[in-house]
Amino acid sequence: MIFLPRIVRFLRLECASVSAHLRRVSGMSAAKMSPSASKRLRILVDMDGVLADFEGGFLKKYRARYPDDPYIRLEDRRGFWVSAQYGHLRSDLCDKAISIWESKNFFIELEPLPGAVEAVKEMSKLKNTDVFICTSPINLYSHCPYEKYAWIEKHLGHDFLEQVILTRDKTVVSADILIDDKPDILGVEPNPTWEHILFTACHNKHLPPCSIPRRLLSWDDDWRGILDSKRQ
Ligand SMILES: Cc1cn([C@H]2C[C@H](O)[C@@H](COP(=O)(O)O)O2)c(=O)[nH]c1=O
Ligand SMILES: [Mg+2]
Repeated sequence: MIFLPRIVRFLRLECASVSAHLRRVSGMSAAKMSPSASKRLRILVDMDGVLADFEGGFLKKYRARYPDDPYIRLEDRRGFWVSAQYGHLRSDLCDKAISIWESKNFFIELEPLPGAVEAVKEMSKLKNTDVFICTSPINLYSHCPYEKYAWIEKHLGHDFLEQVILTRDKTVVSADILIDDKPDILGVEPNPTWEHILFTACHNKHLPPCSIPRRLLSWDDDWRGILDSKRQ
C-alpha cells in the first residue's frame, strides 16, 4: 500500500513522456493531443493590422479620395499612428487621413490579411483554447463598432460574435496571449496578464529585435508553436 502513491506518480510521468514523444513524432500540437494533456489557454487576437488589412485599405481609399495629395507607400510607413506620419508629411494630411477611417464602410470593407481567417478558425477549434477578438474602436462611434461586428460575422461567422471584446484599454483584459501589431500596448494595468506577441506589419517591421516582444511574422509563421510554448 505504501508504494501506491509512488506507482501513481511513476505512471503519470510515463504517460506525460509518452504523450510528449507522440507529439514530437506526429508533429501534433499539445492542444490536439488530449484535453488533459495541456493547460487551457485564452488568446486575444487583435483585428486591425492582424486580421483585417487596415493599412492597405486605408492607402487605397486615401489615394482615391485625395488623388492630388502626397501619400506614404506601405514600405515607407513608420510608427503605429498613420495620422501622425501623414501629419509630419504635411500638417493638413493628418485630418485627411483620419477622415478615411471615420467614413462609413471603411472598417467593413477591409480585406482579411492572408491566412488570418483560416488561422483564427483553426485556433478556435483547438482543445483547451478560448479565442477572443480584442479590438479598439475609434471614438467616433457612428460606424466603426457596428462595422467591426459586421466584419467578424461576415468572415468568421455569426457564432464568433460571442467572442468579441471592444475596448480602448487591452491591459485590463486577462488572457495568456495577446497577438497585436501595436508595439506598445499601454493602459491602466501596468502588469497585464498576457504575453504580447507582436504581429509584424509595415509600420513595425523595422523595430530592432531587442526593443520588442516575441514576433509572429505572418499567419504562415508558427503560431501553433507559440501557443504550445504557453501550455507547458
Ligand atoms: C493607425 C491608426 C489607427 N487608429 C485607430 C483605428 C482602430 O480603431 C484603432 C486600432 O485598433 P487596434 O485594436 O489597436 O488594432 O486605432 C487611429 O485612430 N489612428 C491611427 O493612426
Ligand atoms: Mg492592431
